[in-house]
Amino acid sequence: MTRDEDPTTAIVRPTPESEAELAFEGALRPKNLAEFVGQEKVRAQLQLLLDAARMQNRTPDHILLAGPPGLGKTTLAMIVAEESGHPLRISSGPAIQHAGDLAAVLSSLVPGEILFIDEIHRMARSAEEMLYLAMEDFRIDIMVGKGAGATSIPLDLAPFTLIGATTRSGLLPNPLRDRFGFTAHLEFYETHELEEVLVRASRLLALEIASDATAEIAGRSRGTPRIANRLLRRVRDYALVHDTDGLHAVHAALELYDVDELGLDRLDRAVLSAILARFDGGPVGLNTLAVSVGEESETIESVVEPFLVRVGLLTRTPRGRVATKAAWRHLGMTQESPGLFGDDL
Ligand SMILES: Nc1ncnc2c1ncn2[C@@H]1O[C@H](COP(=O)(O)OP(=O)(O)OP(=O)(O)O)[C@@H](O)[C@H]1O
Repeated sequence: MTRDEDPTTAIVRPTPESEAELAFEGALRPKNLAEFVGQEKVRAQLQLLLDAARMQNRTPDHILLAGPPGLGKTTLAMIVAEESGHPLRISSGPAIQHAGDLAAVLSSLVPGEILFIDEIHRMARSAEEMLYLAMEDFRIDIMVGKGAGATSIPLDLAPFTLIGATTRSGLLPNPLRDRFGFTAHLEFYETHELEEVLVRASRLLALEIASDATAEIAGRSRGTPRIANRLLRRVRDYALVHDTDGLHAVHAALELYDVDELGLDRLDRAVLSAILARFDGGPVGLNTLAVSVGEESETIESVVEPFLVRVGLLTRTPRGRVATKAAWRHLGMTQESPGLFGDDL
């Protein structure tokens, strides 16, 4: 089963699926650093970087935002643009498949513009190389012609700030990583921070929601604001359709969408279940695991694993992924009866 075929996974997974979801996300995005909940250290670091640039009347240093999806990378890029008073240009690694694609974007930037490249680790290698010079000297060399007659024409760029976002900073080549003046590693949010996100979202959506219900949603949101907001929306739908509210609506809605008490969804459980039932708890290699649950390795590595590791259900070892004792307990399986839920996959 792939992510696209699974409507319930699509709902709680952090990829925007529809116009409505995007509009919903946009409406809830914090507009400045003061509204941005949690990530205190990163906020303070960004504030300093912005203040220093303002005082010296120059563009802020290039910024790399690393971390799992839905933790606020795009939001932070928008905030940096807002707070520095410069326009924001949004692009993404997969859209930059040739150096020419990047040259077109870079050469049209206005002075001070913030260029946000999401999934920067997926940019073409030739574009990456062009970016080195652009980041360092605000200059690119454009190749004209081919073979022996090829010449390179230097082109000066307007000073800009690059904000790169990546779920896999390990895939970035060192020369690129080194050219960012500041790298922020976004961490999963604590439950009380997600409660704050939800209280803010309820206020913006004019929803009345009891604090025990907010706490329950927060505890099941995989440490991720985007998921918290989406679950809030599902609970609101449930409460509306079934004319109910409070904790009852939360429990019923989350059960309907297969979100368990730790916040794991069907894909998380499928991955764990595969490791336990098919590989006796591991170790198992990433690719083998991905094939056995019918998912992309990249999704397993950048979306599923970080949270399973964080809640202590999975460890990564040099020999592969290993489920912890807590994972056996969470899925109600024992090593003596590994096949018990094997057919659930
Ligand atoms: N710190 C925060 N405080 C309040 N809301 C937040 C915070 N971080 C994220 N959000 C909410 O979560 C949603 C997702 O955030 P965002 O799109 O910035 O994540 P992302 O890290 O860029 O994800 P992806 O890597 O998938 O693009 C936003 O709509 C925003 O409303």
